[in-house]
Amino acid sequence: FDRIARNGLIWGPDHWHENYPMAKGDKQSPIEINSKDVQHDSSLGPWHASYDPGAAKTILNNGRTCRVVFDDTFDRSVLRGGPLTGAYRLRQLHLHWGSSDDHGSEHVIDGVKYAAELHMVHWNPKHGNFAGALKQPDGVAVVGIFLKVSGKYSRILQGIDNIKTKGKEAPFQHFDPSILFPKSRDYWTYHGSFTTPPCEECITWILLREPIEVSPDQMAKLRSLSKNGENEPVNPLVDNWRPLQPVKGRVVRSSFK
Ligand SMILES: N/C(=N\S(N)(=O)=O)N1CCCC1
Ligand SMILES: [Zn+2]
Repeated sequence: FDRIARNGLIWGPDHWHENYPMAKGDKQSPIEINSKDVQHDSSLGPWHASYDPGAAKTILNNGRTCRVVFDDTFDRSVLRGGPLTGAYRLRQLHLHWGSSDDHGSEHVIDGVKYAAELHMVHWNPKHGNFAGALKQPDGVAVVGIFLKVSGKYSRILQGIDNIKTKGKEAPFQHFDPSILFPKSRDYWTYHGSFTTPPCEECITWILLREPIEVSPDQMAKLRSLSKNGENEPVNPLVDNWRPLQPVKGRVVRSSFK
């Protein structure tokens, strides 16, 4: 993240707590997952996503990430099962990535940093609306998918070409985000926070063990996005990941042995 004041992100991540006290809480994200400390929980069932491709609306460069938003005015695209109780509505997905393939993910697995990490943000409608869900420990569920770079092509996000600069938005319809899921449904889960201010501790994280593969040109497209608007100098949108946060005694559970 930028060292200068930008879009309300005052200074770097180490300063966020000065304006957003939750950023120094005991349940912050991301964290490193160390397999030796993970506890397999046989009661963790499979998670299920039933997404309606018609719910996809637009793709946007907000200067901090590339985001696809979905219609979440009713239970149209939902995630259920796994560690969750009830159906959580898909609201948006976005990514975090690095300036080179050897880093970029927010969560780190046994010391491994992936080139990027995709987040699918869902919220619990029992709390009325998204703003209300942010105030609840079971308010939000984020599925995290790691991206590794390989020759193999996977269409992660067509349409990135139309949102080169901050503020650019383009239609993004008839898109079923479940095409992004890897084969295996294995996951880790723990309780944490948003990785951007105000860093509310309302998230049940569901991190998929198997990364998906993207091609070098897909990564180049992501790295060609600019943090700045179209009439400003190009400022490459890269390294929009938050550094690791203390685990503070939390236990990460796995659905697999
Ligand atoms: N930080 C966030 N998601 S994340 N990186 O924690 O999944 N968000 C901020 C507003 C909505 C999503
Ligand atoms: Zn994110």
